[in-house]
Amino acid sequence: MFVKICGLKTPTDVDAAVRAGADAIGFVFVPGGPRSIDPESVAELVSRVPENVEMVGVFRNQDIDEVIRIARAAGVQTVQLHGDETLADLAAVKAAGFTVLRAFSADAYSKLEESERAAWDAERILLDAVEPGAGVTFDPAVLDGDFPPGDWLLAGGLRPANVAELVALFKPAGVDVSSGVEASRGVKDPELIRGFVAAAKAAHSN
Ligand SMILES: O=C(O)c1ccccc1N[C@@H]1O[C@H](COP(=O)(O)O)[C@@H](O)[C@H]1O
Repeated sequence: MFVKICGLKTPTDVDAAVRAGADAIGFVFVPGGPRSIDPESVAELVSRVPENVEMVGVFRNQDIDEVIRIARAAGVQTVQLHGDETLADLAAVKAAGFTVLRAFSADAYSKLEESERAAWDAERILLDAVEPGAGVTFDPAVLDGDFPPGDWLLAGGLRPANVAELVALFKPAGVDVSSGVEASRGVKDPELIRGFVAAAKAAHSN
């Protein structure tokens, strides 16, 4: 089970996620939120992250040239597009040398037109609730069993106590969490991070 811990802001957060065995860590470059961070601060955290841990920058409906500038300045390998970004945006981010993680609300994913769906399905997909980072799960009925074909990630309201149950239900290849490992909104709790990674790694999706 691939595990991403998102919304990290401090050296303590990064150390906790790495020590817990996270496969990826996320930094929110969407301005104005409780987890927002600037690229310069992330660049200072890079030396704490082993090479085998993927660093992901999270963006939502931002100018794509600015996305690429921020991702470069921060030193992340992967760009998570968490809004209404287009296939042209995808092409620009990939041409700049970044891996892409494409996040959709489950509802938006279920309503994609066939040709667009086929194009996005070739990418790594993350399915989330409608409001990202709100700690809310989504109703599996929205998808009607129609999950992405590849190694997709599940997000939205995951916590140490429910991740095993939700992995068994949705059968994703990986999970992504933010709110569920926080002591208060925007403040990570190392013990919850440890518990989440352990529970996710022990969960079975088949
Ligand atoms: O976490 C945020 O603040 C955020 C802001 C804007 C876009 C995405 C954001 N986070 C993503 O939301 C889910 C986690 O949600 P939850 O809090 O665990 O329910 C995850 O994909 C984050 O990358």
